[in-house]
Amino acid sequence: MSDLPAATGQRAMPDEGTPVSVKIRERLAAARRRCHANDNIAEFIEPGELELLLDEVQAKMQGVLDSLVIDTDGDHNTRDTARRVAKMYVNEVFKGRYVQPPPITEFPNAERLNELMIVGPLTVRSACSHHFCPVIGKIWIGILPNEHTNVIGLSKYARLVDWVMGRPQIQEEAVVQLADLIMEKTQPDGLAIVMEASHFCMSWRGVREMDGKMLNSVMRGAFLTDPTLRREFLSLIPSRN
Ligand SMILES: Nc1nc2c(ncn2[C@@H]2O[C@H](COP(=O)(O)OP(=O)(O)OP(=O)(O)O)[C@@H](O)[C@H]2O)c(=O)[nH]1
Repeated sequence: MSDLPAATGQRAMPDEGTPVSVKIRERLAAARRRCHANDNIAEFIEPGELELLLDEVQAKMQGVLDSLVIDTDGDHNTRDTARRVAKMYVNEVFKGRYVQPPPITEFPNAERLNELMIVGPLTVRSACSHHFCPVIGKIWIGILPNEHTNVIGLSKYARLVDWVMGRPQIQEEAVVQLADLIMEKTQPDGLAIVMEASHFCMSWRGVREMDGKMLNSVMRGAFLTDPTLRREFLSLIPSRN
């Protein structure tokens, strides 16, 4: 029997057989857009393609397991590992690369609030771009609104953190991405972010230092120019221990 689609009238698509990742890369290149590990590429993924991407990652992951000389046919524990890992990357831990930003409900600042507001600690779950090891920590966000600042729901800060951190990141760039996003959404007079995290690439492997954490911050607007405001924010963050 012929393998060709005969009576159905189907014609082979010109890009049939092209891996979906290649198609997505071509769109990104045509739009001159980056696809670094910590970039969101959702607008270049067409409906249904995420499932195909998952299949593609599964096949490549199976190759990794084969090269690690793991008998995934004989070993009941690793039989479905390639699929599990693909799902974990695409649908869970790196989801922030592949999905649109969370919808953010914005309210006008009717009461013209202009006092410092702090949200935190919010949980950070990410992974480092270098080894794809977990990065687990906390984040505090300080906002100095003005009369034009949009008020966004408290839970939305956690959703934005989740979206940005759900990508392979380095901590220095992650806080800047988050700051840019919150500035864009709320247009405050000032924004301060402090992040503290444990990097498993430093504890589970490598130097195997269990207690070392990374602490960093980004200050924008009034937090940069007003040391009193900056001190107030830092003093209001509860003891990190
Ligand atoms: N600046 C910065 N470095 C990070 C972050 N996460 C992980 N790293 C570091 O990135 C570095 C990667 O360095 P490489 O020398 O290429 O990797 P490696 O040979 O596996 O290094 P070791 O981890 O020292 O074994 C390591 O020193 C990590 O500790 C981060 O968020 N920011």
